[in-house]
Amino acid sequence: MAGFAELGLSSWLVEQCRQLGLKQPTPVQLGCIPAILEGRDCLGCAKTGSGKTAAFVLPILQKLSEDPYGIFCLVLTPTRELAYQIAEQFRVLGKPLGLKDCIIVGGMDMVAQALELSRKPHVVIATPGRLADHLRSSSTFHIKKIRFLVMDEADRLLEQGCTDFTVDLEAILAAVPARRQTLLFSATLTDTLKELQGLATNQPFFWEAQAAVRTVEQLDQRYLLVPEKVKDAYLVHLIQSLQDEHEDWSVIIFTNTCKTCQILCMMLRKFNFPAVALHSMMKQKERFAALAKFKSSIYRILIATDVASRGLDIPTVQVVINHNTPGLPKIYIHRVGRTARAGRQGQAITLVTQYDIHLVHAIEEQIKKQLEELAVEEARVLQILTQVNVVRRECEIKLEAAHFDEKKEINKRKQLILEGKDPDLEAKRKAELAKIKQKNRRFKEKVERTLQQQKASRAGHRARPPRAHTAPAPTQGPA
Ligand SMILES: Nc1ncnc2c1ncn2[C@@H]1O[C@H](COP(=O)(O)OP(=O)(O)OP(=O)(O)O)[C@@H](O)[C@H]1O
Repeated sequence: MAGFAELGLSSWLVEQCRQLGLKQPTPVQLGCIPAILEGRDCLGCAKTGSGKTAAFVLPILQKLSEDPYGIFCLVLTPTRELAYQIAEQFRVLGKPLGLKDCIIVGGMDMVAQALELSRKPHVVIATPGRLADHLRSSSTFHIKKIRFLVMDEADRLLEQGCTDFTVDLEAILAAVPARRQTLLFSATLTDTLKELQGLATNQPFFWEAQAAVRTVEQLDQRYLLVPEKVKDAYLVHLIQSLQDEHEDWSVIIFTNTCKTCQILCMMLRKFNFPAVALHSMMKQKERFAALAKFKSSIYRILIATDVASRGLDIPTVQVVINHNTPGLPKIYIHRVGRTARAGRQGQAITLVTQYDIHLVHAIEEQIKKQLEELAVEEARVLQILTQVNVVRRECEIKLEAAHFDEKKEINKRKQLILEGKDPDLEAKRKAELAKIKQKNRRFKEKVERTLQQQKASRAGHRARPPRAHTAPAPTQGPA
């Protein structure tokens, strides 16, 4: 197998890789690095934890060393934490160059950022919103001469999720030169391939890992069918078992809202578990501190929203628990990809209620693998059920007293005003949109259910899960 030197990388970069313990290039690095060095645009799609970051960092550093100037490269990424992680890779691998990098993300001091930008760093790593703000408000820097534009988690940057980057991306794309090399990477590029191809037009090179299954082989993927009301008791039981059975353990729990994230964190702490939360309602400094403490194993449990589902590389994570079943298969792929990285083993456990079974089917169809049921000692869950529910309720009351919902609302309104929008008008528009979306979703679910029922009755058996499940009914314990 070719080493880093055979890919056309200079000896100093090969030495940097060696020092970092990167002995052999991974397949995505083997595939993409030569094409990038040739000057081609690149779309790289490879599984989570497969080394996509170094696949673009290494060739960019090589080109930078041949013709250094600032601002040479702009990297866009959807989350602030990821921006810091990518900057770290540039810094470590580019140390012999005396690389100057600059991180431009929301939640940090804008004046200090503007100053840094005016000093012409070689590489700018940014989230789109804050960079677009700088472009609109500052004349002390420009990005019209950049040589490389990288979009990491490119599909997320283009899709219109809860954070919509479209307007900011337009502003950024209008400010970068047409003559540039564009590098687009993600573990899930295919949905947005058409739009992405529109961005990468310079002899584009598309690299996709050939694999039967879209998640990594070393990942043990389980599901646990539980009634909604006993979910938290199962969660506490799972964490307790992890703590009892493993000395060195570390887990990320994904939730669907900031509020659930906060409540679960409070709840697990009441049970004396070393838990820390990460969500967008936290101040940026708190977010960084939480992540740092989790990375250094001061806390063994990170409870996070999808703000942590993409890109974060924390090798110690052994288990990912989905407290809610992700509504989209690609969110599942990224969430579970926080474990079993770079050839390590890992486990993903998804808590599934009876209303989410169709989501599990959609996930299985996409990843091309069936999740297996996790065996749990249900008697032990029953023992803690009442206590868990009481503690959860206490935490909810405490959070309500802290006006969590109102704070969230105020934050949202502030953000809208900053964006020059009318919060009331936006709320009305959003409500209408949500109504339409809900109607469409219900219709889609109904069609899917009918199709599944028809399929099942044709096959002569009930729809999955076929195995008898003995999860306690909600009435078995005080809710
Ligand atoms: N050639 C290599 N050999 C061994 N380890 C590597 C190699 N290249 C990268 N790694 C390591 O693999 C881990 C995962 O890499 P990286 O974060 O780039 O994954 P990714 O493909 O971007 O994942 P995701 O899709 O989750 O963002 C990192 O810890 C990185 O240092």
